[in-house]
Amino acid sequence: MQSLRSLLKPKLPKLVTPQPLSSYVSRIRYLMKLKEDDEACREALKSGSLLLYHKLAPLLQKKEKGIYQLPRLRTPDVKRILEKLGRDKKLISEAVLISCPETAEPCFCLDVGDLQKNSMEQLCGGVFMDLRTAFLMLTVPETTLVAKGQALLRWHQTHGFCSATGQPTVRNQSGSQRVSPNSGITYYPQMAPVVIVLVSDGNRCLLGRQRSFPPGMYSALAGFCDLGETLEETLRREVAEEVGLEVDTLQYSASQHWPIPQSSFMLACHATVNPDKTQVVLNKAELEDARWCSLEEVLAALQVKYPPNKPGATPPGFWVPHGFAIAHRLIQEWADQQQHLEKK
Ligand SMILES: NC(=O)C1=CN([C@@H]2O[C@H](COP(=O)(O)OP(=O)(O)OC[C@H]3O[C@@H](n4cnc5c(N)ncnc54)[C@H](OP(=O)(O)O)[C@@H]3O)[C@@H](O)[C@H]2O)C=CC1
Ligand SMILES: [Mg+2]
Repeated sequence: MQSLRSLLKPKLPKLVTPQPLSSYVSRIRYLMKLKEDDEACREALKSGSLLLYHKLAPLLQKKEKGIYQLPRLRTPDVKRILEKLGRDKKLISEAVLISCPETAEPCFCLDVGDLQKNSMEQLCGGVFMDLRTAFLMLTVPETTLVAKGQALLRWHQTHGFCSATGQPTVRNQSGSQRVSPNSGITYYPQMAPVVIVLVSDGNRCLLGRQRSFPPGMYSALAGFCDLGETLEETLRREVAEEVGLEVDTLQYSASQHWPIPQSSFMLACHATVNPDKTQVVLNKAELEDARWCSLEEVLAALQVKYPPNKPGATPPGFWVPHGFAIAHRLIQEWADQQQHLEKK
């Protein structure tokens, strides 16, 4: 039974001291604010850093022989460059917010495709490079940033009109959305979901090659998700469509945004097929070839330097996509697992 004293004494709620937000949460909340608040975003742009692109080719700076970096020019520096070229500084306001990297100020991207490429390169002390070439020069965090910047710029360049009314759409300051004033439809940057899968029969893995791949390159199988499909359904359908096999089990591995040729959201999985039912029936419209590869062959392929040998030359055997592609990760994971099993 409760004492009279405890009944008379009102129970006060325990005071909870608010914990300071972690640096990650603070950064994410700040990014949210910049996306939603045009004025805050305009203010952030004044002192933020900019990745420059010329017709979607990112600007890279040479650090030393063969080593490049992604230069983050400050907004005032870019304004000065634009002034030198006699261009209106208002172009800066077309910059699109990419992210808030851990240690730095907000990072924006801007396409200066209307300006003379050579003059821009001279004034910025860098070169505009094709994105795939840039991927080979940069660190993984840099490739993620430069890919996102290009994807955002491409999306804005191709979504200037409302698909319902045909009227121009208007972007917010951060570039996180475009609105059609007439229809009221809001458009957001899009990615098409794609499943990429490395099929194994327990001892070997299946690699395929599309006609459009560079000579000698083989990769995991991939395919766009159809509307209404689950990841599992897409995976089973694509394997059946492309190589005529039925998947037994599947396991999710990782995901990646892939900007080429349009933004895809790559969902990477491992899958197994019955080792007694491995005969490939190739869909020639989709794949030029598919081959079952042993661990030794895969280890050799992973060693081939990218791009192999000289342009136009095909390396002996075959090779697999570079480490920046999620296909490489799947193939490496499979090889590691097989080596681990062999050691047991
Ligand atoms: N990061 C990585 O490691 C890898 C990334 N990828 C990427 O994955 C994507 C898909 O791979 P892929 O094997 O080509 O795909 P699919 O096997 O689905 O075949 C491609 C075909 O799908 C059609 N298509 C194009 N865009 C779409 C879309 N948004 N939705 C539905 N169908 C579409 C086109 O056919 P049609 O022209 O007849 O309409 C195209 O030729 C590619 O963009 C590729 O770059 C692929 C492998 C590795
Ligand atoms: Mg495919």
